[in-house]
Amino acid sequence: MSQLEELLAAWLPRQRWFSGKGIPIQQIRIESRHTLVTTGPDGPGLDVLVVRTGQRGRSSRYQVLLGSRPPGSLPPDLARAAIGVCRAACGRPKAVYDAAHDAQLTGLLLERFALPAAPGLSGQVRFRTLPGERIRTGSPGRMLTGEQSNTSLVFGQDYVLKTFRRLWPGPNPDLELNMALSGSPYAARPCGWIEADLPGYATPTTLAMLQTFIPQAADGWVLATAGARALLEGAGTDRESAFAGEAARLGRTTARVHRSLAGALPTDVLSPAGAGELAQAMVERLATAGAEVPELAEHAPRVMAAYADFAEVDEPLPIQRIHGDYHLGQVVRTGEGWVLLDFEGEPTMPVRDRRRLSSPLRDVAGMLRSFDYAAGFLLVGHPDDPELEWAARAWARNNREAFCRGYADGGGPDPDKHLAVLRAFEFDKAVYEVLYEARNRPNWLRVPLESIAAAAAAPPVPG
Ligand SMILES: Nc1ncnc2c1ncn2[C@@H]1O[C@H](COP(=O)(O)OP(=O)(O)O)[C@@H](O)[C@H]1O
Ligand SMILES: O=P(O)(O)O[C@H]1O[C@H](CO)[C@@H](O[C@H]2O[C@H](CO)[C@@H](O)[C@H](O)[C@H]2O)[C@H](O)[C@H]1O
Repeated sequence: MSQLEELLAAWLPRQRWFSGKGIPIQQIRIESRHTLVTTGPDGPGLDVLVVRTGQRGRSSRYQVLLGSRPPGSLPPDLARAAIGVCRAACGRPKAVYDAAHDAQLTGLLLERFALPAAPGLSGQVRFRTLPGERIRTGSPGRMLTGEQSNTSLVFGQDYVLKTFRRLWPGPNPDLELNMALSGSPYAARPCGWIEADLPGYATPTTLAMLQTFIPQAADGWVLATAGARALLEGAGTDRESAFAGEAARLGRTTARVHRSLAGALPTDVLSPAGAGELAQAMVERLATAGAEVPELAEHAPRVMAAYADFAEVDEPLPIQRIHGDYHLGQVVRTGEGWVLLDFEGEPTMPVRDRRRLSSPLRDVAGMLRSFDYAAGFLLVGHPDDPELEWAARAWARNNREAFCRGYADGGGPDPDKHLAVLRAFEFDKAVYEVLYEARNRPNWLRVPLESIAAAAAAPPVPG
């Protein structure tokens, strides 16, 4: 193991976007390293590394934007981004750090889009822009600090560069689906991307996507939880319906996006064998989550029964490309309406699975879970307050109903007519969330667990 690999092995598990938390890194290897920016011997430099880790037989790839400066010259605002001092593998000793925090380097990164064939860039990493796109440079890239699975850099009011942290060989679905939606008022316009040839793969792998910045965009999760909080604090008169108009509008927008995706990309109908396989995959996901979170065990029989009902549904289920990880944090409200972001799918799932055609009702289920989440999240600090709990659950129910109504009005399959499908998808999403929370935000674990308990206690949907 090189010294730089040792430093990375200690640093990676502390990153929000590292998906293998809690499991020791047994192997680590820098699979490729390419220089993106150099500014002279004493200035900062930026290399893109593809780092391969091995944890209990599970191999993952991560993208690290490695900044380097002479030792002792790291400005104080970059101290929190430090990875360490590399003496051997870096030629001269260098302080190495996460370059996403370095506005000087990220600004130069944007310039690479304007000069895609700039000297010094290896042919194995390419900056691509869409035909006719003229990139406006000159702004530094400010890193977004939210709870992200990736790292996004905002350039003034112009662009967002989303750098994908966990890499899967091949095109990233976020880029693929945003390209398919190009021109839609419900998605941010893609302007370019960075791609690399990974050793052993013929198809280029997407490292980052450049999109137009959506100004004055209010985060859906923030808006919804503000509505729910106002309800819990007793503000307003029509408290239970707070946000319901927005939920209905979001439902309509979601249906329109699904229709655009179905128009631009392949579609199909799920065969009975396909439904059986899907149900089996859900059973396996439940087993994996149950092995890590024992509290799931008591609900497993009811959840399995819902999966069995799903496998036996005899109506033809249209399938297509979908968002795949749809929740309130993936939508923003502008003056004109809702815009959908982050079409990457569930970040821990292999890209090959995320690119499979799926029922758009999976996205509906994701958003319905999110309304439960908003209510459940606000109850976290208030245990044993039945009145509050009733009000929060009523808020979620109203918004769920409004979203479904809007979705059907917008031309999507009517969720009320597919209750068994929806129930299975909601359980599957909640099981995913249990694992996600156990690994990333243990304080939130009770939110999906309580939803599973409540849904498992509800009577089965009529067949
Ligand atoms: N094009 C954009 N314009 C404005 N804000 C954006 C844009 N893209 C992303 N964001 C902001 O960045 C956040 C994270 O982006 P997202 O694509 O969901 O990343 P991740 O996959 O890391 O969660 C979004 O919730 C939104 O607040
Ligand atoms: O990082 P991503 O946005 O791609 O998605 C991951 O993180 C989400 C949390 O940041 C997680 O979403 C879960 O929490 C949300 C509230 O923070 C809630 O709205 C969602 O309904 C709930 O699933 C998402 O599951 C995960 O993939």
